[in-house]
Amino acid sequence: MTTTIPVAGGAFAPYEVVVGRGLLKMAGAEVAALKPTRAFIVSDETVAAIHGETVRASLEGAGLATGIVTVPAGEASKSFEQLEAVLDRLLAEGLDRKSLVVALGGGVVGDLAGLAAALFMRGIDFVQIPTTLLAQVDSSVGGKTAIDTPRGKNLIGAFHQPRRVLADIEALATLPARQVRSGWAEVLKHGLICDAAFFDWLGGEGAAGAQGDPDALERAVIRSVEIKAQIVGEDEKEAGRRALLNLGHTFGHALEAELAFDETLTHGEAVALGCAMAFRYSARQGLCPAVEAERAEAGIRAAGLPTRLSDVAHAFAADALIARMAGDKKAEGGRLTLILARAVGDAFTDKDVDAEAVRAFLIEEGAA
Ligand SMILES: NC(=O)c1ccc[n+]([C@@H]2O[C@H](COP(=O)([O-])OP(=O)(O)OC[C@H]3O[C@@H](n4cnc5c(N)ncnc54)[C@H](O)[C@@H]3O)[C@@H](O)[C@H]2O)c1
Ligand SMILES: O=C(O)C(=O)C[C@@H](O)[C@H](O)[C@H](O)COP(=O)(O)O
Ligand SMILES: [Zn+2]
Repeated sequence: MTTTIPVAGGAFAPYEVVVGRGLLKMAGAEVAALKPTRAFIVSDETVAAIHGETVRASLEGAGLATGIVTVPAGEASKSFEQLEAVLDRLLAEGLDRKSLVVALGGGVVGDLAGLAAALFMRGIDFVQIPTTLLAQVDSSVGGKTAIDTPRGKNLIGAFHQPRRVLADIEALATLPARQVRSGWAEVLKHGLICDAAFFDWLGGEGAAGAQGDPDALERAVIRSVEIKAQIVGEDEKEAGRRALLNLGHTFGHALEAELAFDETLTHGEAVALGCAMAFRYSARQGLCPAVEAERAEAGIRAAGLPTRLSDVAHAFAADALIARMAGDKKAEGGRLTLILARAVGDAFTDKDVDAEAVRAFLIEEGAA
């Protein structure tokens, strides 16, 4: 059985996210229905070794000319160097404007392949086949594509919506436990933003999902995609409400950049810690009851995710973090923007954050 969630808003061509089991084997029929001249897979070396042949065979079985280009697994592949390598391969393979890119992998592959598709001949179609929990619940939906630079996270990119998203729950069976928890962070984030009952379910009946239980995972993917689809449908380019999806990211991206995007923190772990910090900062500023910040932190920590700077083996400097936050894409005219909360399930955007208050908060949190 599959669940189909529409992503539609009028600002872009509508598409559907299909969630179910066995979808990798059905990729050929799904992609062939879009009638591309070719369907070229972009993946990473780890995912290609596990799932590449299933998808390639399915595409070929549906009569599609195909091929595959891989990048090394990991955040470092969201780079100009790998973007150029992928684009060069697409050119060398002779893809045309009616060819289609199949992004097979986690958020790194989806962001990189999506940006390559946005740039190739000024934009060709792409289909997302997310193989991490994080990519299924978040990065494959909504059309944000990007690479990092040493100056910051996702600073070079484009909005380019996929034509279809195929989220195969069975693909998650091979995902390492750390990566399941990392994706769970973005799931928790969706509850923290706008669905307190979902957040409580994730910490109760649904908690087995954080340990990889496929039924709980499927429900978590479906609810997350419903929430994200509704928000991006209203606000594709983050003019307003979409910024809520950035809860935990202003802190989280600053931490990732300070760590040079190494493996000390995954993106999901940085977001988990960033969400806990956003709630504590909200409580400190009198915007949210302390008990709600504790509720948020307890739910995150129960899933085995970090909630405190002291959970990370690195000495962060408050000024360096503030400088990173000032370079965040939400900052306007030098003013910091933060996504804050009134309670679990009730996030809001504050576009006029006092940098001195954040600095004092970071020092209280343990930054130097
Ligand atoms: N575009 C968006 O809206 C959006 C949203 C959230 C996150 N992101 C981005 O997504 C990236 C993080 O994505 P991620 O957490 O998926 O990391 P990832 O893509 O690096 O994947 C994590 C690891 O899991 C491996 N892997 C993937 N699927 C597997 C499978 N089925 N079995 C075994 N191993 C598998 C990968 O090879 C990699 O080593 C970050 O760069 C983040 O900025 C983008
Ligand atoms: O889709 C969105 O919008 C998000 O903010 C989702 C985030 O989880 C994701 O990490 C996104 O890539 C962050 O976007 P950015 O604009 O802060 O780079
Ligand atoms: Zn994120």
